[in-house]
Amino acid sequence: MQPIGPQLCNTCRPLLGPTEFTFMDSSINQYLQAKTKMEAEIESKNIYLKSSEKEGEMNMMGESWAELGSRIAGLMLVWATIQQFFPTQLRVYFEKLSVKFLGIVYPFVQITIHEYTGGRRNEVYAAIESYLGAKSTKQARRLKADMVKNSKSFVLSLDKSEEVTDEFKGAKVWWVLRETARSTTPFLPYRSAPEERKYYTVSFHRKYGDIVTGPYLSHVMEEGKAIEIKNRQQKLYTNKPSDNWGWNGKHLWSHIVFEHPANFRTLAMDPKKKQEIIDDLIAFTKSKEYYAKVGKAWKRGYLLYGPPGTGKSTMIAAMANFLNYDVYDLELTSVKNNSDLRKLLVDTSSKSIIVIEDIDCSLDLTGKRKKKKGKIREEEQNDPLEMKEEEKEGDDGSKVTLSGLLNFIDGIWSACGPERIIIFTTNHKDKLDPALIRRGRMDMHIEMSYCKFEAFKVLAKNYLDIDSHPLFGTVGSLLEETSMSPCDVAENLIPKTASKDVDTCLNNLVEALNKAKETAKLKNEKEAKTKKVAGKTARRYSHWMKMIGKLRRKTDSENKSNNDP
Ligand SMILES: Nc1ncnc2c1ncn2[C@@H]1O[C@H](COP(=O)(O)OP(=O)(O)OP(=O)(O)O)[C@@H](O)[C@H]1O
Ligand SMILES: [Mg+2]
Repeated sequence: MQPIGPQLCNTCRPLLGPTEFTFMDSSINQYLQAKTKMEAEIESKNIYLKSSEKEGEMNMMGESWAELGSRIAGLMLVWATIQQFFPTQLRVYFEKLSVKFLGIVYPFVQITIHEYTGGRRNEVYAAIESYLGAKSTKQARRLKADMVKNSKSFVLSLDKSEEVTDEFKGAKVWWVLRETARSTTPFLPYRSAPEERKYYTVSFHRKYGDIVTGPYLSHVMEEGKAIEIKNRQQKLYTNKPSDNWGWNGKHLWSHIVFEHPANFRTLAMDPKKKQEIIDDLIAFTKSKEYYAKVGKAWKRGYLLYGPPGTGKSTMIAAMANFLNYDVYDLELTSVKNNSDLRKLLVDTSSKSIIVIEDIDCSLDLTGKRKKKKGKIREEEQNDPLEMKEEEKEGDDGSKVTLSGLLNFIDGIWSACGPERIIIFTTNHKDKLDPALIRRGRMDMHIEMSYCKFEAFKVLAKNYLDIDSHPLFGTVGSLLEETSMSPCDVAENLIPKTASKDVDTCLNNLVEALNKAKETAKLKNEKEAKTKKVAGKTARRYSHWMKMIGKLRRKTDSENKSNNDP
């Protein structure tokens, strides 16, 4: 026999639902009117059904609906009488009794999952959406289609009020996507918050409660998340200035679709180092249990350092594409204080990379802690009171401080979401406070260096589609003798004509390398000369200082002997 619960929901709810609610708050007279109206509606439904093709079958259904309707209406009458004439205690008793009774005649349970909870998009809702999207293609008649990654395919999801049935270990469930009406209050300057809008309901027989709330929902989450990862569009977020977070302070980040083409195959660097990084990333993504076991937050920090144009930003994009993670590009200069920094952190999702580019330029975080005015004395640098002053400055609305940033990376708040990577980039590693880049905060320090022969081969393959060439030897030895960033090498390799003349491109590169070598030689000679002159001046200075000292001592002793009696 088909369970009548959810069928009752979908077929009869439009008839019974509103009438029932109106009745709850009204008098018996209103009830009688409502009952008459409802019976009329049920009757009209019967009339409609009678005229359908399967007349006999529908007649039976119509009768059973009418019967059910009149039974419920009877119950409502009793309920209204109780509400009107019985004292509160008795009413509570009857309320309990009616719930019990409803449990017998309507043994279905319903769980609601809202799209937004506590101001954030509910991850459970998102997983259910993906899961049902895959399930609904065969069952539902109305689906929504969204474009995903590279615009190659569509992701389908359930449309409003469509129902999808699912079965798990013998338990049958009914999913429906519902939507509450938006607020139309004319007095409010804003419309209703988005968290009040969409929600899924899942209905099932009470006897399957353990299966559905346990293994079934876990199964839905797992499957949904897997589909989500497969289909998801990576996003590139950037933080809005603190003053621009919206009336409810909930819109901290703005985003666009992340479509950077970088990947590890096209990244030019030492292949061994590259493999090490790839292995490290894979190990990180598979270490959920390990991190839980050792009691560490599931996060990892990478410090990318090296001269300009050596591929630090490109590496971040390659990592994001490799892991299929979102990127949060954090602009520290537009964060007002440490408290706002924490809010931004809490608002990032899991499976994401939080990036702070050029950390040495972002804030006054370089080297040791500094005072605003004048030079700080050595003993003041480690003074805990000094640090407290600085902390105070960060929280009362002035600015982000070093300790605020340290807490952001490795404090209690850093564990507020799983599977996150934090990356800093800098051109000057030596300028950074050691506390900022110690292991545990920045677990892996990756040097992005000038282009060497192995990296050049990758670029030659990328830009000219060649694995070898007679000029490779010359290029290789020139790269050993001079320093050129992969960015500059790549620029020389880009064909300047449509014919893609490989020889011309490589000759351009050889010429540029020779020029760079010559410039570096001249620069070195100039530096050596300056050093030599400086050394000579220093020696002369010390010689004259010695002479002056001698002269002073001699004059002092002569004066002393002249003054002796
Ligand atoms: N290692 C590399 N492999 C492939 N391409 C590279 C590499 N390094 C640089 N490039 C190319 O040079 C351009 C600039 O590189 P990128 O922005 O990654 O350098 P960066 O190290 O972040 O520089 P900066 O320190 O100035 O921010 C990129 O568009 C990329 O095409
Ligand atoms: Mg960069």
